[in-house]
Amino acid sequence: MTAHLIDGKAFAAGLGDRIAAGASDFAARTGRAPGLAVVLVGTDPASEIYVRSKGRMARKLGMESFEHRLPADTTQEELLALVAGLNADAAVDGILVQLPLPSPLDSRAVIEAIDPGKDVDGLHPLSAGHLVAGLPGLVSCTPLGCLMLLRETLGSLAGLDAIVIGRSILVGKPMAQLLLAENCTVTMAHSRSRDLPEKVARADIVVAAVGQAEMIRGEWIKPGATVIDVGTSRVLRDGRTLLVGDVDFAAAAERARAITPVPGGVGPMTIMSLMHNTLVAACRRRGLPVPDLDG
Ligand SMILES: NC(=O)C1=CN([C@@H]2O[C@H](COP(=O)(O)OP(=O)(O)OC[C@H]3O[C@@H](n4cnc5c(N)ncnc54)[C@H](OP(=O)(O)O)[C@@H]3O)[C@@H](O)[C@H]2O)C=CC1
Ligand SMILES: Nc1nc(=O)c2c([nH]1)NC[C@@H]1CN(c3ccc(C(=O)N[C@@H](CCC(=O)O)C(=O)O)cc3)C=[N+]21
Repeated sequence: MTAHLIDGKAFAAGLGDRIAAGASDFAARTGRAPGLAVVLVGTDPASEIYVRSKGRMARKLGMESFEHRLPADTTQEELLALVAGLNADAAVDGILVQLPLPSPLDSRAVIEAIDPGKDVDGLHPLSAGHLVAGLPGLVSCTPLGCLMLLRETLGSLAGLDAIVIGRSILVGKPMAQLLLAENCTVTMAHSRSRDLPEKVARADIVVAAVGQAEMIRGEWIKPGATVIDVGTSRVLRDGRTLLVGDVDFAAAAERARAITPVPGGVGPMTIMSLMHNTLVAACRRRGLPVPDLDG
C-alpha cells in the first residue's frame, strides 16, 4: 500500500473537541444545551445502531439528545404530529428522521414537514435549494464530512476534476454541489452512466456513494487521485460479516495518493457533521454568532 490513509475517526475526534467547546459556550449564554431530536420508526438493526451512536455522541459533546422510537405501524399522521411537536419545542434545535422509513410511510412528506431551521440532515428542499443557490443553510452530514476530509487532505480543491458516483438526495447530489462550490470540475455518475471506468480514470477526486460492495476497481483509479469511500455494505467473507466500501480498497490504495478506509473513514465524520449542524442550527436560531469550527 502506498496511499496515505485518511483517518476520519481521528479528524472527527478533533472536530468533536471544538464542537464541545462551542456547545458549552452556547449553554453558558442561553442557559440550556443545544438539543438534537432523533426519530426512529421501526426496528431496523442498522438504524438502531446509528441512532444510538448519534444520541451517545450528542451527550458526550454536552448536547441534549431526545430519542423518539416509534413502532413500525406508526401512521403518517402520528409521525407528522411528532414532527410538528418537535418544530414547536424550543429545546429542540435539530431534527433527524432516520431513513429509510418503513412502508407505507411517505418520507418526502415527513422531511418537508421539518422546520428548515432545524433540518440538521439538510434534506428539506429549502436546504437543498440554499446549497444550489450558494446561500447559508444546513448541508447534508455525509457530504459535509467528506468535504472536510478532502480540504484537510488536499487544501484547495480549485480546478481539480472530481467524480461523484451516486446521485441520492442524501449524499451524491449535495456532494457534487459542494465540490462545484470549491471550484472543482464535477462529473456525476449513476446507474445509467456509460463507461464508468473511463470516467473514474480522469478524476483527481473520486467520491463513491453507490452501496455496491467493492464495485469501483483499483485499476480504474488515476495514479495520485484522492478516494473518498462513502459506501457501507455488509458482506459475508470466510464465515464472518465484514463492513466494506464501494471501492476495492487494497487495489485502489496501490494507486491513490490518499484514501478513506471503511470503517473509520466517512462514517465517523457523518456523525460528527450532525453534531456540527446541530450546534450551527442552535446558534442561528438564537441569533448567536456561529463559532469557527475549522481546525
Ligand atoms: N458512511 C456513511 O456515513 C454513510 C454511508 N452511506 C452508504 O452509502 C451508500 C449510498 O447511500 P445512498 O446515497 O443513500 O444510496 P441510494 O441507494 O439512495 O443511491 C445509490 C446511488 O448509486 C447509484 N448506483 C447504483 N448502482 C450503480 C452502479 N452499478 N453504477 C453507478 N451508480 C450506481 C444509483 O443510481 P440511480 O440514481 O440511477 O439509481 C443511486 O444514485 C450506501 O452503501 C449507504 O449505506 C450512506 C449515508 C451515510
Ligand atoms: N436521515 C438519515 N440521515 C443519515 O445520515 C443516514 C440515514 N438517514 N440513514 C442511513 C445512513 C447511513 N449512515 C451512517 C452513519 C454512520 C456510519 C458509521 O459511523 N459507520 C462506521 C462503522 C459502523 C459499523 O461498524 O457499522 C464507520 O464507517 O466507521 C455509517 C452510516 C447515516 N445515514
